[in-house]
Amino acid sequence: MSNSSPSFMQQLESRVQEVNSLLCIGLDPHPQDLKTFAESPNCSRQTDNPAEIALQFCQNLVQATLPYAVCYKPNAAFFEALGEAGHIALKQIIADIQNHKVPVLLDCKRGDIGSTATAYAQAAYSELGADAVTLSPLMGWDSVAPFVTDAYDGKGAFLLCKTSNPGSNDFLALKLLSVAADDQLQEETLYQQIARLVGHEWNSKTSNGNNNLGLVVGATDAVALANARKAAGDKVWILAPGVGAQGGDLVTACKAGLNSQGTGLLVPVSRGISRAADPAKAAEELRDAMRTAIQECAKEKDTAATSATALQAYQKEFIEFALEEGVLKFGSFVLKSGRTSPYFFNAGLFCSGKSLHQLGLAYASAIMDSPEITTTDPTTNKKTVNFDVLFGPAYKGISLGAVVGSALYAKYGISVGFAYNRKEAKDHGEGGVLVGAELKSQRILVVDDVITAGTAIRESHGMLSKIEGATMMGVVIALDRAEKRSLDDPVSAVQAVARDLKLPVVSIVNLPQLQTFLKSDTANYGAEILQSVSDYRAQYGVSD
Ligand SMILES: O=c1ccn([C@@H]2O[C@H](COP(=O)(O)O)[C@@H](O)[C@H]2O)c(=O)[nH]1
Repeated sequence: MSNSSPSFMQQLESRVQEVNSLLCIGLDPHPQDLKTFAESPNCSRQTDNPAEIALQFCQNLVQATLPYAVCYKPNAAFFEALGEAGHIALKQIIADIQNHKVPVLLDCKRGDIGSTATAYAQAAYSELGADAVTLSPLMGWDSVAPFVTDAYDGKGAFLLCKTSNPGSNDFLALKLLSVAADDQLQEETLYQQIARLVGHEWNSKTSNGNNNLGLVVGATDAVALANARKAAGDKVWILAPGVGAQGGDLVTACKAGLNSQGTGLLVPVSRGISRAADPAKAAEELRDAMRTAIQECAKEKDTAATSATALQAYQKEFIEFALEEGVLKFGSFVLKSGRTSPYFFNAGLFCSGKSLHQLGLAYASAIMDSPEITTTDPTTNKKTVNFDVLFGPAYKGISLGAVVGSALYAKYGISVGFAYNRKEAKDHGEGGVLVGAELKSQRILVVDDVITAGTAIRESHGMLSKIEGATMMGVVIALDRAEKRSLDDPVSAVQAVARDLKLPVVSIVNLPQLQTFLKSDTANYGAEILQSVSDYRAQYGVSD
């Protein structure tokens, strides 16, 4: 493929726009289907040759489903089983489909050492003319690379991640230990590791760093689909087989596997269409169900976004008193990152009895408002907190932990322990670096003001994980700036901590809520401040 030709993934994107569908039609000429087809009036060829019948079976399906298909997925097995004539039929159907300017994904699930993989790639791309293939990644990068090198610039490869069959749990769902960013051991399934590796490492090694790798995750396991999407990120295309004959639910699969833009998912259906009384109608219905699922996802996202930016009374009060105390300022501030920010937050200026009291109450409200760190009894509606001890990392966290603990008791009657660390170990008395409540076998919530690089929180996590039976339950902070760490790294410091430590990070307010506050009171704060905060968020803010 020349540099100017669109890659397979780009062709998918254009075709999704063109037909407003996510449907991939599987072309699987099962022997029993060929027998029925040969005897039906739909088969016009007078032949006993199963390969010729298979070709016409597929051609008829293509003809009937073209307006709904993003791409076609012939499975090599059914053609290979028909010998040399099957090979010719497969090559023919691939060319026929491409004549309609629709891409072809050959389902051949190859996986071998590099030199053999090179021959497989040649067979799939040069000999058969496929635009993309399915592969097993279990022999590693060198078994995948020959399919996505510059020699095959733009060809796509979908790697088996969590397949649709029940046996996929035998290996792909096994839990493995790996080392996370904070050097802690983390547990992850094999399929999540495949998804993460493809999304965050392998894709950038494909021809022109073009994102030429996708994943195969069965529509039969919505949890795995959602986990794989989360691990791989938004850019990776997921092929989700299993709708129809294998029992996967289309709408559930779409909701679990779509990316945040409502795309990135390809749903292949083979028998569910080929065995339908009217394949064209079946394809149209599937396409329509996908459109509905996409719309529902967008609506759910909007509702979530609206409630995420809506302001609770305690949040509005918090912003107001932070402004009164000079903790929050609007203007032009050059941050450590070099960015010029239209606002600045300095929690060190909460330095009066009154403001510390109010600050404690705001943290306590944020904690009680968070379903991630509280539990509500469904019968009494009474809330309890999911931690026993507040831990404030030195230095700022020490005073914060104290005022939050006191406010939780004063406002909600909830008394939890309080502990903190010293930066310098004491060499007299009880010694050590930890002070305050017992942490052994306790559930701990870490309190801090903001997360900039996340170092203090990661250090706390490291420290607490060495204490027998101690479990860190989450983090609560005052302000989440919700901005990308860098333009190449589209997650915020808070999202990175939550992702790496697999913990909820709750904030009293975040950047989108600050924007909501300004929108609600332009009379007081002026349209200019709102504009500069909105521009800053548009440039540096994280998407979610
Ligand atoms: O995990 C996987 C990977 C591939 N397949 C293939 O997809 C089709 C599914 O056919 P249906 O008739 O729609 O069930 C078939 O070619 C499989 O080999 C899969 O099902 N699951």
